[in-house]
Amino acid sequence: MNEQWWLAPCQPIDHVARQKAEQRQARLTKPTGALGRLEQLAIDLAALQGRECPHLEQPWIAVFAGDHGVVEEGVSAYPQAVTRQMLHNFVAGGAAISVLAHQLQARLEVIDLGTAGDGEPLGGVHSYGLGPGTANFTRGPAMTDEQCRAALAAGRASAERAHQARAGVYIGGEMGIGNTTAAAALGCALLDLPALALTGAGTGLNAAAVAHKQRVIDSALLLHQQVASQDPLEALRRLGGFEIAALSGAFVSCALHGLPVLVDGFIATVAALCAVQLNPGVRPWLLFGHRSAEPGHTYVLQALKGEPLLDLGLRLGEGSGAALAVPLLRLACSLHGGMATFAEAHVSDRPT
Ligand SMILES: Cc1cc2ncn([C@H]3O[C@H](COP(=O)(O)O)[C@@H](O)[C@H]3O)c2cc1C
Ligand SMILES: O=C(O)c1cccnc1
Repeated sequence: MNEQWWLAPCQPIDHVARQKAEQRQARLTKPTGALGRLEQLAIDLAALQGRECPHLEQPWIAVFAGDHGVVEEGVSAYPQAVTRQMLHNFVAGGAAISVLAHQLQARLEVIDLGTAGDGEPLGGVHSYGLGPGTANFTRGPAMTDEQCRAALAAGRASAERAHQARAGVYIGGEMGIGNTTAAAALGCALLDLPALALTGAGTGLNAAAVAHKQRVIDSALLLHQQVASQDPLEALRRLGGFEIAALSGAFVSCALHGLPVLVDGFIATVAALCAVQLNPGVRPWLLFGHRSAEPGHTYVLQALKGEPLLDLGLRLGEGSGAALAVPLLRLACSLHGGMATFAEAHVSDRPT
């Protein structure tokens, strides 16, 4: 396998399909532009799927889990054991993303990159065993080079499974207590911002705890930023997490295979930013499901020029905000493909 597979050229967008979809939108029985952003959404999907009338039959949802050494600094409201406990919950059907996947009739796969716990394999979970979690990045790099590459490759393998199953869209979710800290640190390194910009309450820290989290992130940036700001891969290795690296790998791989991605919240969007910095050809393949309540999400979306579809005050992760946007995407496709044109319905168009 190519040493730096993430640098390969991404699939081009189908401009002919885009043009046909634009022309079709202009002929549908409604005032021009009256369906607002749903019109552009259908056109964008047409260009990504390479057909005038796109459709979204099979969403693929992958939830990547990993633990974080930085939790020993006291940066999350919940204990680390929750990461592994939630793996059971994902498989048993009790997690938010499990319910949403069931309702959407989407395939849900659960991937444990490396979590703290007794190490017993969990039924129904792909396990990579990269370690009990990343190292505490306030003291050194979060990952070794091997761990970072293995996590990227695990994401690539997931995207390839989705592509082979002919998924219409890929959603990458994450689970990892402490990962809003890792995502904030990585996002700051990638965007050259201070911790203040991207630090939030995560699972529900109070104001004093958020201030402490910000200091922890600033100290990590002081240690790593000089090296990390030169190179997105090195930033990911030093400040990211197993599940964040897997998401970045999955997003690059989706773009290499021409599979549209519906990006979730703060953590997934930082992984998407890293994927775009690794390979700018990834950007056209990204759609953004929602704006998270985590305040840093807005900065990262702005950096990617991403316009989220929903803004519901969600702060969960797991891919939940992206999954919630799937019905909207499906309805945009139904309107685009199912509405009559002015000629078909014998309705008078606006005089030119
Ligand atoms: C029960 C539970 C389920 C979750 N599902 C997603 N997260 C979310 O919260 C975590 C990040 O927040 P922080 O950085 O503050 O730890 C991640 O696991 C994320 O996926 C959860 C968190 C909890 C507690
Ligand atoms: O937006 C997210 O992805 C998020 C926010 C808070 C906690 N977990 C995830």
